[in-house]
Amino acid sequence: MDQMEGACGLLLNQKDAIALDQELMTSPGFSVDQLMELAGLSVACAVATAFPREKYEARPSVLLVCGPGNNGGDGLVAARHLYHFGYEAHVIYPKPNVKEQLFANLRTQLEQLSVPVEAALPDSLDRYCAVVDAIFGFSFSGAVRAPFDDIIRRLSSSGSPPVLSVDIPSGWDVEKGPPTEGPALQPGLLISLTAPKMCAAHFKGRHFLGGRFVPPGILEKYRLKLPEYPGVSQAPTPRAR
Ligand SMILES: NC(=O)C1=CN([C@@H]2O[C@H](COP(=O)(O)OP(=O)(O)OC[C@H]3O[C@@H](n4cnc5c(N)ncnc54)[C@H](O)[C@@H]3O)[C@@H](O)[C@H]2O)[C@@H](O)CC1
Ligand SMILES: [K+]
Repeated sequence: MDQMEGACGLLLNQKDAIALDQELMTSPGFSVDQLMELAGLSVACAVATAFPREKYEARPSVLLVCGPGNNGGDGLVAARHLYHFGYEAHVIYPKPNVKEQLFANLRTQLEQLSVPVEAALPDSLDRYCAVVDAIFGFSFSGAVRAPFDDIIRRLSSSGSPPVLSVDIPSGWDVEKGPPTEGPALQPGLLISLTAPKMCAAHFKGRHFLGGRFVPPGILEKYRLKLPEYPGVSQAPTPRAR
């Protein structure tokens, strides 16, 4: 597929998104833990920007739906930061990664904050000010398999609270965008991590950029023109520079 130009330079195709991720771990030598921590922090900052704590009388509740891969890991990290930002975080994690110590650690960190981590969506989503969709990221392909098909159907219904998708709206093709068959998630908010992927061209809501860790050499190589991050922001709105 042809590459496309966006506000941040070239929109990444799936192959380049995966290659860039690998390159961050080999060339500057970032560990997955480091990248995931900064990605999850930027997700929590986007939530706090879009749903400011002070707008709510009681502690606002955020539901974080986490998938089986690293996109889900970003959600687990975001839940911890949201707790520290004064939100009530509630995690749904139907297919936990039980092989890697990183994920066991993230779960222990949530347990120690008494952040609930459960397997199934609650019957009602009414109490949440927002849902974080951390189900699938740039490695998603094909048709959504159970149990995430039903979850995405619920989050796509009109009764769902506003959804903020992490990196890719779950169920969307990383390059072509929303699925042509079955329920299509239409998040009101999207945070692209590192840089927007091609599917972001189909997104019409409020857009954030996160993952403030890309060195200039990698920006040049992938022809990215990321905005100057203002001040200490971890989740600005992308604009061309
Ligand atoms: N450099 C970066 O850009 C960074 C990326 N991170 C995150 O890592 C994500 C990519 O993580 P991963 O490569 O682990 O992959 P994903 O989290 O995108 O998903 C992979 C998982 O989804 C499952 N899956 C794929 N297609 C499916 C389908 N049709 N139905 C059901 N299950 C399906 C796979 O079996 C696998 O378990 C990014 O999108 C981003 O959120 C961050 O953690 C760190 C920094
Ligand atoms: K997602």
